[in-house]
Amino acid sequence: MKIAVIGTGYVGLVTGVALSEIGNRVTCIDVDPSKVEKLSNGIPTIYEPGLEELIRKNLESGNLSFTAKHQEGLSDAEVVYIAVGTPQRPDGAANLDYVEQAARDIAANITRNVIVVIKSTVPVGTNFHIKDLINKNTKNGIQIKIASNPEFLREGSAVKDTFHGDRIVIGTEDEQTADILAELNQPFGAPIVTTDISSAEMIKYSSNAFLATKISFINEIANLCEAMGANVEEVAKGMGLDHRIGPDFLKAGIGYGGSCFPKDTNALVQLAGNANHDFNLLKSVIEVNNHQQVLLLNKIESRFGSIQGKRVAVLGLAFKPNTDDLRESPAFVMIPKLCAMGADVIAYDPIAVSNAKRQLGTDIDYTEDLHEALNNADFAIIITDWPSVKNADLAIFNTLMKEPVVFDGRNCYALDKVKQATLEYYSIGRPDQAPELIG
Ligand SMILES: NC(=O)C1=CN([C@@H]2O[C@H](COP(=O)(O)OP(=O)(O)OC[C@H]3O[C@@H](n4cnc5c(N)ncnc54)[C@H](O)[C@@H]3O)[C@@H](O)[C@H]2O)C=CC1
Ligand SMILES: O=C(O)[C@H]1O[C@H](OP(=O)(O)OP(=O)(O)OC[C@H]2O[C@@H](n3ccc(=O)[nH]c3=O)[C@H](O)[C@@H]2O)[C@H](O)[C@@H](O)[C@@H]1O
Repeated sequence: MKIAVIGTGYVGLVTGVALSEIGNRVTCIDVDPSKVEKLSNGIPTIYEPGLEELIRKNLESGNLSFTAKHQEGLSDAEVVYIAVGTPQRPDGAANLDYVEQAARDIAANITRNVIVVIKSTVPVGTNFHIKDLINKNTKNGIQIKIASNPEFLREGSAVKDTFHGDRIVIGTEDEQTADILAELNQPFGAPIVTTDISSAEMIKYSSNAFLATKISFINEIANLCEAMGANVEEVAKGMGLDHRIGPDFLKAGIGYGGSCFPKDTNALVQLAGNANHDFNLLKSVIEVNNHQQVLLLNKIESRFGSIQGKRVAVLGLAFKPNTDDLRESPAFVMIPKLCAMGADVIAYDPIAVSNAKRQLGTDIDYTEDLHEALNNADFAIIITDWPSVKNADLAIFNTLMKEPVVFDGRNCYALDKVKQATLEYYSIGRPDQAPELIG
């Protein structure tokens, strides 16, 4: 099929590349000409394992192209995907400005009755609104069909998730559109759930809200474990073996970040409020997460009192490993607070440093070298469980730092290893290895 994808961010780029890989002719459109130029030359604009090879392969075969001109991609498309951002407004609601602009771009440039598929995460009712917006603005009486096809990929494993997903959700108003999209998606091999449009929109928010709930739940249990002398890792293992609970998303830590859980949980609370429903459970999930992100600061304050002038190695800037995405990363909550407390911060990340410099400025030091970060530091804080940090020889904390004091927001190390390495170690929901406990 001839497909146009509007937006080449994490979702649009991976979607467009994957649709070209399964044999469609795909034009990816982005308003940012610098992204288009890079992508047209086979250079990925995001860090995503496996993506570069697929971009290059499909550019070469002619199945994939990139453009900054909407008309080029839209004039002969049969199916058009909208995959632009839906960031959070100050009141928590989803900002639909980009989706509405994409709708106007579609209306101005299509030349036939296309199917418009909304992949962006949008509040219930948005698909109908966008359909009306397009149909009111098309030329020559063209009328589109609309479909909701929410995306469930995770950053850092986006390609794998696309080709080995758990399900594909397709919400439509009619069977014929559902059949066309089911056939288009069939090569991805995942079970296809066809449903009405509002339910499809709701499945996306409910899935993210549920996963965020699991994380906040285990973080609350972790905090209880600390108070009661239990170990949250053992508790999560024991819980997760029950197939009704499952082992995933039970990793306690510094709280969830990223471009979606924070904004989508807030958007669902707003959406519920609009329907006069007070979503208390989800409000608590958000509150627990906000608290979790600064929990380590309390531990740091009780250990040191003042940290004025202390050299702090912040290990990890990305909101999770294998991505250079910094959106809503706990690092961005912690670093300004550490600076306000007078600490001298050096931040380590293997791939996100240049992105971080643009956002955090140059008041702190940055490095892509773990050893340089630890060198002469008074204490270290682990924010992201990068393999380089997780698999590090624990001796480096002793050999490089002034004192081997580590606050671990990701529970990276087994407690017996920590003991062997004689670290002063504070983690989440586990019996801390304070000095008196160290052999
Ligand atoms: N990032 C993720 O892992 C996931 C994101 N989502 C959802 O997918 C949507 C997109 O998210 P991301 O890919 O992260 O966004 P992003 O912000 O990385 O990318 C959006 C892209 O759209 C482009 N754009 C904006 N308006 C445009 C227009 N009118 N025409 C052409 N290009 C335009 C921007 O220049 C940008 O490159 C959001 O609704 C998000 O909630 C869903 C699942 C996973
Ligand atoms: O809508 C979206 O954007 C996407 O949001 C998440 O994907 P993503 O944000 O890429 O990353 P996750 O792997 O889900 O992690 C999110 C955050 O939760 C944290 N997390 C995750 C799992 C866990 O057990 N504990 C935990 O603290 C991670 O460190 C990270 O900060 C969902 O997993 C995807 O299904 C969804 O498509």
